[in-house]
Amino acid sequence: MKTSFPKQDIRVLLLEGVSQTAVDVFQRAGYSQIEYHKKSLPENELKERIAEAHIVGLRSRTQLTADVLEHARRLIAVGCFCIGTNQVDLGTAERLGVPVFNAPYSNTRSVAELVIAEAIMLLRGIPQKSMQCHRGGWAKSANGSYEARDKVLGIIGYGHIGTQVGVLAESMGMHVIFHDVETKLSMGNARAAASLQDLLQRSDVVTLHVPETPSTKMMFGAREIAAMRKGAVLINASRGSVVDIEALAEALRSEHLAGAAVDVFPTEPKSNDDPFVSPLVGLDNAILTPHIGGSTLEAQDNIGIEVASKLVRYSDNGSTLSAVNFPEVSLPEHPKSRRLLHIHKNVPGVLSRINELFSAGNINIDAQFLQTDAEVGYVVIDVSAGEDQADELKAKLATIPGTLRSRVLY
Ligand SMILES: NC(=O)c1ccc[n+]([C@@H]2O[C@H](COP(=O)([O-])OP(=O)(O)OC[C@H]3O[C@@H](n4cnc5c(N)ncnc54)[C@H](O)[C@@H]3O)[C@@H](O)[C@H]2O)c1
Ligand SMILES: O=C(O)CC[C@@H](O)C(=O)O
Repeated sequence: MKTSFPKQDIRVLLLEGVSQTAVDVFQRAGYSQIEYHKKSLPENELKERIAEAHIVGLRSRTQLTADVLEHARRLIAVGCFCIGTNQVDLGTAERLGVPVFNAPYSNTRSVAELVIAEAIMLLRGIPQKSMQCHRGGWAKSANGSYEARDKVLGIIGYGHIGTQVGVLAESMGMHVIFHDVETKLSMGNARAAASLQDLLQRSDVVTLHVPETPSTKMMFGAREIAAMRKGAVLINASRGSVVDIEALAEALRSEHLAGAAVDVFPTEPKSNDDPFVSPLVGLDNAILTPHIGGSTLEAQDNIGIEVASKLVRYSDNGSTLSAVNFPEVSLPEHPKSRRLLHIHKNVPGVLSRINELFSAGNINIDAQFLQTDAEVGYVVIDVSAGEDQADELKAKLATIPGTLRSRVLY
């Protein structure tokens, strides 16, 4: 069958060692051109490889900037095999007609479990005690060691991860308070704090679970750290840009904070072969982990299946359900029709031009699906047409002013 992109020609570029389960999903769906890289690529190589790719899969290291996306002339979709999508210029991707998908839930439990473990470790002063043992010391003492029971946990960002942390913490007898910019339903006995300041003043453990956005960049600086109780501990497994790392280092050195656990950093090594540099290195009261909050085999395998399935569904069927930057449509299969896709700038008159084109050609529309957002309109048209006719229609659709992409799906 004549389609814009026959499956055997669709090139899938998978970066950063995404789980083998993703490769399996593509292969089972009939995609054979899969280029797999265990690491992220240097920018020049990325631009070269992305120029050939129709589908790209990445994790948090690969930066899909506007400049990189300009090189991606064949790109039809991007998959972030993680929760965060801040590494992709989502606006540019949308304006190029490229939907971006992620896995909003699959690693949330893994992060929550790590945070709970770290809260206990920090409350007991284990990082310092462990370091002393490594150096041949023996600090057998209860000083500075506390149970988690009856302590206050303050959660900043009460979303998928924050709520799970709260539920697990309550099962250990902690009192949970949270701060969010949205009104949130409390889980269990958790209560919204009156303000961020209120949360900071009341919490023994503060944990950050906000996304990277303009409003969260450096939201946790010297002022917020100073507002925390003396001897409290801080956990950041959200994004490195959220915390002023120099201010945190200072608070750990002065012991205003008893400890911190940090999984994400303002600058992270591009690969496991690159050195890790941070003002927190060498501080005994800091647990430092290499951005592995969501890195469990269970989470990565589930993410591989979830994101690859969304990419296959878009590529095979046109559905954009749960895309993070694109009008969402969930489409039924109409195997007896030809399916055409049209992605356009959301300006007046495009839909009527599309419909004129079909009525002028006396083509019966079996079904039509339209969704728009401020930037882009996405129309899916199922028609009773022959192969060549569909091809012709696609060419005509491409000439409508404002068109970003047009495609015969099947
Ligand atoms: N360390 C890791 O490996 C790892 C793994 C998964 C996710 N993450 C990070 O964790 C973040 C949170 O994940 P999630 O699944 O809970 O996301 P989510 O979208 O479900 O929750 C985020 C919450 O933060 C709130 N928020 C946004 N801006 C805020 C602000 N300025 N102040 C207070 N609250 C604010 C939102 O309203 C939302 O409730 C992700 O965006 C990602 O960056 C890290
Ligand atoms: O796997 C990664 O690289 C990122 C993990 C995490 O930060 C996420 O956003 O899901």
